[in-house]
Amino acid sequence: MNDIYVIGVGMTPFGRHLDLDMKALTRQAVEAALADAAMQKEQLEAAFFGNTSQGHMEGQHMIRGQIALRAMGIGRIPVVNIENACASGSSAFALACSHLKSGAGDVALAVGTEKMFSTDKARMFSVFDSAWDISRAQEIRDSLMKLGREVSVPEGSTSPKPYSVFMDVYAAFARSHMRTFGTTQRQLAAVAAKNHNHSVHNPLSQYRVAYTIDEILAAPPITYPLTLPMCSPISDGAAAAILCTGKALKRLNLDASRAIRVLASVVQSGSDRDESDYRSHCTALAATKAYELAGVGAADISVAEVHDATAMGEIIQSENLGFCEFGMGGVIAERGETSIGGRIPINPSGGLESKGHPVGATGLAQIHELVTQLRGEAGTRQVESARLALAENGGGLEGIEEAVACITILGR
Ligand SMILES: CC(=O)CC(=O)SCCNC(=O)CCNC(=O)[C@H](O)C(C)(C)COP(=O)(O)OP(=O)(O)OC[C@H]1O[C@@H](n2cnc3c(N)ncnc32)[C@H](O)[C@@H]1OP(=O)(O)O
Repeated sequence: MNDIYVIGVGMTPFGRHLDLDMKALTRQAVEAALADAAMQKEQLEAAFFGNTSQGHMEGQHMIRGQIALRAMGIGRIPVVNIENACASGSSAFALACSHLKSGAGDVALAVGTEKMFSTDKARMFSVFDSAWDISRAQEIRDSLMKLGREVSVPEGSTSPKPYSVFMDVYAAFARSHMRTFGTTQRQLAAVAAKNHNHSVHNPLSQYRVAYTIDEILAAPPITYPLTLPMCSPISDGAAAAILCTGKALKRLNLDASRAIRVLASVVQSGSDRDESDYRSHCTALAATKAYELAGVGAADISVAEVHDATAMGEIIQSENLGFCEFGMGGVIAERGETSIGGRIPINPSGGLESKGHPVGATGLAQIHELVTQLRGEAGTRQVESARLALAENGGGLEGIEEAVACITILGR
């Protein structure tokens, strides 16, 4: 992987963009990435487009990438559409890397765009219902609910309003973790407070409101033990990255001092496993592979963007990534080790919980943040001396773990 670079990144602010369609959001992110790379759109040689829900929300089932890119004058290049649930953006990034590695071209665009917000909430939340094998829905639900057994759910700790089915999934993961390792609701709140406090410094974040741990605990309940600011919101947005080979860096006279090297890009599916076999979690296996490819270990990582679809997601994944022992994910957040300035800063962007989660764009927004950090251009949220960065982005659900695990390691 040593000869692949990210030369430009761009993203829209994440949030509710009822006034902007897919084409407009895509254009904003791609134009920002082109400007960042000091490149022209005519220099793009291939594009990989991540999106999940437009078929459901806008009736545009097919060729979404070609339609969005052609509207901004990008055509006559290979364009491939990628749907890999909430990991679609990182999957687009991985395919752009493979394309360049194969020698098929020297410059590739990875872009993810998603429009999710709707005033029709039931329809909006139903988008998530097919992010697992619907023919096994009952079986999967049953095995998930068993995970949360033996933890009593306090009265009034579930919202009467509709919400995404994934919040029940993460609540079951959380209750299982509480039962097995003694993780507390306060530790979940520490993760969420940390991420919301980071987002105050990110102008592209959907929410930029600081919270104390007690304020997170006192927020409206969604499904025990999750309260509202522990959950990722519904978001619209787009994010893009331009990748190139070392050869193109020289040929196109691009600014090598701002190029960030891709050390590993891994995509892996999950499989059935025993609940207590943590080491076989698909993210843990994908991380091992990525560390091997990059020739580094967890202790070498300076900063990470981790898939906190809820605060519980960050706890599980920080353990799978080897940033702490299994069971210690909540403890390290409570100790401040995952805050900016801590031992292993996680989600300096604000994470999905605060920056937002327009699912097809999320993985590329993680890359946007890490490239900004590695260049030393993150302003008041800069992680000091950031040299190696890791992004973890998960998608869908099969059995008791994600259907897709994507790990990217970048270096300066
Ligand atoms: C493997 C994987 O992990 C794959 C995945 O990624 S799965 C995750 C996919 N994404 C999801 O499932 C989405 C989850 N989110 C939800 O279900 C809902 O957004 C929610 C339950 C968190 C909130 O829904 P809701 O109760 O209808 O809240 P909503 O009406 O949007 O907002 C209420 C208020 O809270 C605010 N708010 C919403 N989310 C917020 C957040 N994360 N942080 C701070 N404030 C938030 C809103 O701005 C709003 O404020 P105002 O009243 O001042 O306008």
